[in-house]
Amino acid sequence: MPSTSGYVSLPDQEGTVVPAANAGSVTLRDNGSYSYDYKQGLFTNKYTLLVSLLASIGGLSFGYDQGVIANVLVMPTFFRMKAWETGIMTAVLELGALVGCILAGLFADRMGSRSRSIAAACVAFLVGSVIQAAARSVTHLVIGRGIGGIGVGALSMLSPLYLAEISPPSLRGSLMALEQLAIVSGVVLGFWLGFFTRTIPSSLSWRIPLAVQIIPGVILGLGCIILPPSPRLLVLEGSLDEAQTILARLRGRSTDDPLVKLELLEMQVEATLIRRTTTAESKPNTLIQELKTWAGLFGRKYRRRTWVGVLMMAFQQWSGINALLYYGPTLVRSIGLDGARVTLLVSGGIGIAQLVAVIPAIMFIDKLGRRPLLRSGAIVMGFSHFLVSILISQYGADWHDHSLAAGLSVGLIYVFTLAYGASFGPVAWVLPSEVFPLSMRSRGAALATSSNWANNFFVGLITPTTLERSPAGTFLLFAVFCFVAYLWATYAVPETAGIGLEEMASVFERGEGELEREEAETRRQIEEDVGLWRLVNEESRRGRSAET
Ligand SMILES: O[C@H]1[C@H](O)[C@@H](O)[C@H](O)[C@@H](O)[C@H]1O
Repeated sequence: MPSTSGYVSLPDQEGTVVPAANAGSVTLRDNGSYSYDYKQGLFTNKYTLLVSLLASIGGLSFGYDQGVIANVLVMPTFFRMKAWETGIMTAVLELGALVGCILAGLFADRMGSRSRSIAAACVAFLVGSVIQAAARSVTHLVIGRGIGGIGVGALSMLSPLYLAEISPPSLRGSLMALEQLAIVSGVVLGFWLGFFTRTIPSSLSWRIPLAVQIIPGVILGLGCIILPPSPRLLVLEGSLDEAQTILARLRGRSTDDPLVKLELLEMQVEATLIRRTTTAESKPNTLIQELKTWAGLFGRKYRRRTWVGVLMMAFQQWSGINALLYYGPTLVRSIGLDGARVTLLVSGGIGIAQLVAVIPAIMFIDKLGRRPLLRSGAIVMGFSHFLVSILISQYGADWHDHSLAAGLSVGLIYVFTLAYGASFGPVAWVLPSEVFPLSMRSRGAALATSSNWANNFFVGLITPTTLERSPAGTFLLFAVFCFVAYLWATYAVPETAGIGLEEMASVFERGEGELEREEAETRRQIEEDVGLWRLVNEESRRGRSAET
């Protein structure tokens, strides 16, 4: 078992690395733990990359909905709406999404296969999209966005969950960060399509961009037919042979590849552990049992993971990213710049900056780890906000005489966005779904994702007011959140890069309590029983003799 004491990141831990039979390696450490690496790059295994890209389309729908609305709302052909109606239009999607991800958490395990849940979410998304594109009144739109939001929210939880379950440990961060790539691609597509159609002199100007989202929804919905089932769920159901075939395919290896066998054995250990220890936990039948299971997320055993997930999403939102996206133009006007070009530069540009920044994150999230990204990101984000706040308080009264300071402020907003786009943006879609064990994963991920939507909603609610009262104060508020996020990432978040999903307990539980010791003991026993250690030892012997 790869063990990390406290918050030491795994990649630092030296061990004896022996080559595996086909390719890749097994690392054995002095403390008796092991890890393995398929040594595959993101592009080596085209099948897994393709499947991941397909699954991440769920994120595209999310970003698109957020990006498209900014332009649609100001189109002259669009419904004349009162301020509160505009507010409802934005909020209803977030509230729908909040409901959607909780529903997905309730039903994901019950529906048996992940692709079935994803397909159901696509149906809600498509129904909502059709209602929006065909809307004859504001009420239709609100209903459409509410129903679509349920699909968007469910997908925002299901796609990362599925990605976590099909990825090899050493590439999991990169593959899961594709979710953020999809989200921000959606933001950019939604924004710019609306920008180009806005001059069409009929309602097509807004119906077209609202209808276009049907395309990715249909692709993902139909794509569910070819999405391979999660090997982890198959193991839990007892379909070992199918799980082995699917896993081998996902890893681009044969079914008798030792690393494939090892990974499968880890899944078996987890499944056996679930069966032995928590029958009611994995399949609660009554409402009381269901509630107990959710409450279990805050019990001694899982609460550290739960807080990591929930706070990860909360800090992502309180970094202020959506305040920049939704209220970008107002914000920029408040720092003395005006005009249509500026609006574009900010709203359209922020999406593009996020898109650019996610690329290095995808490349390095597994090599550098999640924590370094979060910590460095938080510092840069915090200082950018802080400096903007100072500039506003110094020169805010008279920007026209201080155009340099105004330009600098816009530059700093971009610095913030780039730092966010390479850190809290993508990592928030990675950590929450990878930290939980299979028995709690869907509910834990649902809770964390609901924290994303709830906080998104609250930031949206308070920002117009705080901006009106004090733009400098608004930036300062977000700066404070970024600095607190730095402390949190430093002291409360363990490194999860490269660690198998079944091994997360070793990072989160310190093995102190009686219960933890007992469970570690049981786990070890099951590992022996299924032959996991025999395989590890055989591999290391074979690897060593091959080397000499
Ligand atoms: O990761 C995403 C992304 O950064 C989006 O641009 C933002 O609107 C979302 O709220 C966030 O969760």
